[in-house]
Amino acid sequence: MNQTPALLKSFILSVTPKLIRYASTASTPAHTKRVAVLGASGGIGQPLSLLLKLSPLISDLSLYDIQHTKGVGADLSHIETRAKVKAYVGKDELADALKGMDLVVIPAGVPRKPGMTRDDLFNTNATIVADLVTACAKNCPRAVIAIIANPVNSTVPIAAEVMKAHNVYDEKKIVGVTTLDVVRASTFVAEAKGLDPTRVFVPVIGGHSGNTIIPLLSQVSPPVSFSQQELTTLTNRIQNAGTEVVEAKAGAGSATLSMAHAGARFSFSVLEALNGKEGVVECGYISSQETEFKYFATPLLFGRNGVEKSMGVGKLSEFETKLIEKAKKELNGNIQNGVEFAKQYLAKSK
Ligand SMILES: NC(=O)c1ccc[n+]([C@@H]2O[C@H](COP(=O)([O-])OP(=O)(O)OC[C@H]3O[C@@H](n4cnc5c(N)ncnc54)[C@H](O)[C@@H]3O)[C@@H](O)[C@H]2O)c1
Ligand SMILES: O=C(O)C[C@H](O)C(=O)O
Repeated sequence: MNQTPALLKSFILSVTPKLIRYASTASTPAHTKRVAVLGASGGIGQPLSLLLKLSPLISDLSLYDIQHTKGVGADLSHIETRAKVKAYVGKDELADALKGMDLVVIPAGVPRKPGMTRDDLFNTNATIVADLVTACAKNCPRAVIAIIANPVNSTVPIAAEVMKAHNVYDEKKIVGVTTLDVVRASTFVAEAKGLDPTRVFVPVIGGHSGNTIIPLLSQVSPPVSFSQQELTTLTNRIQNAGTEVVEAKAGAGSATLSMAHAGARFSFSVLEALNGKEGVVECGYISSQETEFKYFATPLLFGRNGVEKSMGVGKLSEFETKLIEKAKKELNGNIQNGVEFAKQYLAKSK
C-alpha cells in the first residue's frame, strides 16, 4: 500500500515536458505506436484526436464513430505530422478500425446535462462500451483499453467482464481514465497556494463520480499544508468539478477540452511506457487487488505491458479515511451494477 517517492518524483519531472509535447515534431522517436479513438467525432473525440495527431509517438491514428468520422479524418489528415490518419464510420468498419492497435481510447457515449448524475448515463453508455469492447476482444485483444465513457465506475467492470467472456482478459490493460481529476486537483491546489500548476501533483484515488473522487491532499507534491476549511473547500470543488462544467455549459454537454488534454496526457504516458520508458506514473481506475474494492483508482506504474503495478494509496489522513468510508456504498453499487449488466449483456449475445 506504500507509495514509492522516487517514482512520484519521476512522475512530476515527466509532467512538464508532456504539457508542451503536443507540438513537438522535430525529432523522430525510435518507436511509434498505433492508436484508435472510438467516439472520435464527439466533443472529446475531436480535440483528443487533434492532440494525438500532433504527437511523434504515434504512427497510425484510427478514428471510429457512428457518424462524421470521414470529415474529421480528412481535416486532421492535412496536418503536417507523422501520424497517418484513417477514418472509419459505422459498425461495418469497426473491425478494420481496431486491427493492429496498441492503444484504444474510448470517449464514445452520451454526456450529462444539468441535473443528471454520471450514473444516469448508465442505460445508454453501458451497451455502447460493451459493444465496442467486444469488438476490441475480437480484433485487438492485446491493446491497452482506456475508458473515458461514463459512468467510469461501471464501464470499466463491464469492459473487464466482456474481455473475460472472450478469454482475453488482461487486468493490466483495462484502465478507467481519471486523469481529469488529477489535472483539476493540481490546478485548484496551485491556484490556492500560488504554485506553478505544471509542478504540482495531487494523487486522486477511488472512483470517478462525486463522493468517490478522493483527492489525497495530505500527499501533494511539493508538500503543502491546508487548514481544515481549505481541505473541505478544495475536496468539494475537486469532487464537483465535472458538475461545475456541466452547469456552465447549460445543456451543451460536459467537459470536452480539459478532458481531451487529460486523455492525451494519459495516452502519451501509456505509449511512452509501452516503448520502454521507466518510472511512468499516472492515476487510473483498475481492477484492484490491494484494496477492499473490486475496482479502485490509485497512482499506477505503467510498463511495456500496460499497468505494471498499483502504487497503493500511501499513508492516509483521518479526513481521507473518512472520505473513503463515505464513498464505499456508491462505489460498490456502481461496480456491482456494471458486473450485473455485463452478465445480462453476455447472456443475450450468446
Ligand atoms: N472520464 C472522464 O473524466 C470524462 C470526462 C468528460 C466526459 N466523459 C464522458 O465521455 C463521454 C463522451 O463525452 P462527449 O462530450 O465527447 O460526448 P459527445 O456526445 O460530444 O460525443 C460522443 C460521441 O460518441 C459517439 N458514439 C455514440 N455511440 C457510439 C458508438 N456505439 N460507437 C462509436 N461512437 C459512438 C457519438 O456519435 C459522438 O460523436 C460521455 O460519456 C462523458 O460523460 C468522461
Ligand atoms: O462530469 C461529467 O459528467 C463528465 C466528466 O466525468 C467530468 O468529470 O467532467
